[in-house]
Amino acid sequence: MSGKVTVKQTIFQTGTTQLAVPITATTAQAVLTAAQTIKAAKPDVVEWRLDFFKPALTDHSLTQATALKLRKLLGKIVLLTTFRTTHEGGNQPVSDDAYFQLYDWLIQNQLTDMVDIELNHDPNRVASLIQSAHDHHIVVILSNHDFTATPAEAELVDRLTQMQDQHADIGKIAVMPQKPEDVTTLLKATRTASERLKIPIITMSMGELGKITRISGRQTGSVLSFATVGQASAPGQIPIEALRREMNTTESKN
Ligand SMILES: O=C1C[C@@](O)(C(=O)O)C[C@@H](O)[C@@H]1O
Repeated sequence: MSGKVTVKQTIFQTGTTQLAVPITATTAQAVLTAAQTIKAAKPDVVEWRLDFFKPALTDHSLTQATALKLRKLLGKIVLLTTFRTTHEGGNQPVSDDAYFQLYDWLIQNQLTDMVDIELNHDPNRVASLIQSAHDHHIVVILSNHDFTATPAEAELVDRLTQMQDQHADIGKIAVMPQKPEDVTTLLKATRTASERLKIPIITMSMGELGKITRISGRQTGSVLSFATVGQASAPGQIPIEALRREMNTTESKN
């Protein structure tokens, strides 16, 4: 049975699903405007998708000023910061060196509560980034995305296990279904991994076909679901109000 991770007042634990809303704005002003609107919808987590933010790799002082304003504005809402690489569905290219430098800088300056780091990088560099995040009391999600296919159940469980072995606080996997059976595969892997691992996990099957996996986390073992207020950051995300309705419906019928 997986453990529990607490960030501010938000608890990530199997059997509960918290809600995250991404910010996909490209400029500082638009990030803060989006954050105001998102805050009103009261998500548990706001994910700042830095790969959408144009100055992320070139203007550290603007990124820092925006992060500080964002944290202040969000108050008790957890800030998760993510730079998604283009291999895994991201929005601007980044070299491996720039990727690690950016995360290192974010962590050293304590500009976030949580970071999303991709599993598929040099394991030694990932390990030292995780160590540094932990030294700075920042919670680490290790993640993996496949925008074209859904690997077999054993492979999905194996990747989540690798995340635990690498000392992630939470493991996350997002995959694309090509047929309904792929959605079942993801759900089964979620169940198996959430029972077997010590860390909480986040899973989703993307696109229209996978929408059910964004609603069923409480029952199947995924601790966070990404919803929209405005623009989506991945296919299949559901508007937060609709997602809340669906999750409550599912819960009250059980
Ligand atoms: O990893 C994830 C999950 C996600 O890809 C989704 O499918 O909801 C959305 C991303 O913003 C986030 O970083």
